[in-house]
Amino acid sequence: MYKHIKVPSEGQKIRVGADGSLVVPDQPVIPFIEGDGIGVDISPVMRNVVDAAVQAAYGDKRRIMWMEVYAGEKSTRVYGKDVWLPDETLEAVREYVVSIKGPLTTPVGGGIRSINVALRQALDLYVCLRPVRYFQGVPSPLKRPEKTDMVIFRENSEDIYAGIEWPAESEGARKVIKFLQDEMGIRKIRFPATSGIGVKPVSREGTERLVRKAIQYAITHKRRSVTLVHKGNIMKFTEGAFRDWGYALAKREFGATEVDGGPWLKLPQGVVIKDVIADAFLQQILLRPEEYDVIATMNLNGDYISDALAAQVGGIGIAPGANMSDSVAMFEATHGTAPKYAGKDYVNPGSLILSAEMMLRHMGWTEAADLIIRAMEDTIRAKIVTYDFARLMDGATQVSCSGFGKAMIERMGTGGAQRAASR
Ligand SMILES: NC(=O)C1=CN([C@@H]2O[C@H](COP(=O)(O)OP(=O)(O)OC[C@H]3O[C@@H](n4cnc5c(N)ncnc54)[C@H](OP(=O)(O)O)[C@@H]3O)[C@@H](O)[C@H]2O)C=CC1
Ligand SMILES: O=C(O)CCC(=O)C(=O)O
Ligand SMILES: [Mg+2]
Repeated sequence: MYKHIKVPSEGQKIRVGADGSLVVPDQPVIPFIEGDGIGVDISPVMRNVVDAAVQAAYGDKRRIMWMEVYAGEKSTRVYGKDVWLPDETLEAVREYVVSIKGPLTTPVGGGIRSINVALRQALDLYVCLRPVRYFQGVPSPLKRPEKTDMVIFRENSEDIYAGIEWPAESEGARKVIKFLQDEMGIRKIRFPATSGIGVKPVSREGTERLVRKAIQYAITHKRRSVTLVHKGNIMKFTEGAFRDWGYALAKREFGATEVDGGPWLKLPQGVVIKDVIADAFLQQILLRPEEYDVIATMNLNGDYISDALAAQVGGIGIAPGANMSDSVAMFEATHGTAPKYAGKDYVNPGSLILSAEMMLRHMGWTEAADLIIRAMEDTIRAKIVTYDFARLMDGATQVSCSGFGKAMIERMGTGGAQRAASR
């Protein structure tokens, strides 16, 4: 029994079968977190679009039973001050296997640590999967945006996101600096008296499970290459080790062999495993995006790369994602809470809708997922777009956040439109 979560009277849990695959009932209960800031705008639009797509694809045979669970600011209103991530939210997300969330605010400098990161760590959602593709008609700063077609595998459980840090001049920072100087012989901290300290753990296990998923994905989806993106020339034993462990795994577990004496490798299936230093990567994705395909990288690099690549295909208004463990999956947009637009029915709901599209595909509901893609393409092709695209497009019809959702639903056929109208 939950304290504040209301379990729908109808519907069943999605389960993980003995072979690891999902067992999805026709009326699955799916937990959702509304999200802070623009979460209040985009989450209901996403649910409307998903309901319409499911209705249009399967009629009354299938239906998602949405179950609200709480995190972030809304949680403090429901559960009380300082309860940002209730235990029962974690329990429900684990128990119901597949969920979706809006963005959650993290203050800069002081204040609470990221609830987004806390969710990923508590549930060990170690893969942050962010596909980046171009939709015809979306305004982009590139001449050939369709050449950007990448899938980011961002390590989601370690790196500096572990949150091990001490503020400058604190007791903790003083102790760590003293330890480094006295016990480890470190003389290179330029201003020891006023340095904050952060720790960056990167492990072999963490690297291997992430790179393994990226390689498996590349094989299954017949992609051309997996690139390990790192700053291993500078951070030798974290980012450099990530590269070395990644290559070693590809050889040991996937039978990869060296190309022209290495370090690049090739799998028996033809997938090339290569690496690139992060700064060079960031200029090459603009100049020669077609050279990159599946990307495997650490947490911070993956965060930067996600937004940079999203910009190449139209911005973070249209950048979806998923956080995944071997069993649990929680889908979420790449962007944050965009606070200045909160509650204005203004922003692009595309990122969260496309995150839901990934969710439907993950559940095996591919017909509904295909309908969402088609409706998104048709709506953008008709130049019906939110402000972010309208400001860069000639002849666009600018619509609100909910207006964009309605325009998508209208393009799904009568079943979908009826279901959406009845909400
Ligand atoms: N996973 C999560 O929950 C995430 C949470 N955050 C948190 O969100 C908060 C705000 O972060 P901030 O750095 O401002 O980044 P945001 O991603 O929230 O917003 C930055 C800018 O991106 C554009 N943008 C974002 N979402 C949309 C959308 N749906 N449609 C159109 N444009 C969009 C807007 O650009 P413009 O101003 O040009 O219109 C916006 O001002 C922080 O607390 C941060 O920690 C950040 C990222 C992820
Ligand atoms: O947790 C946050 O507030 C930011 C997270 C973020 O930027 C991301 O996951 O891409
Ligand atoms: Mg980010």
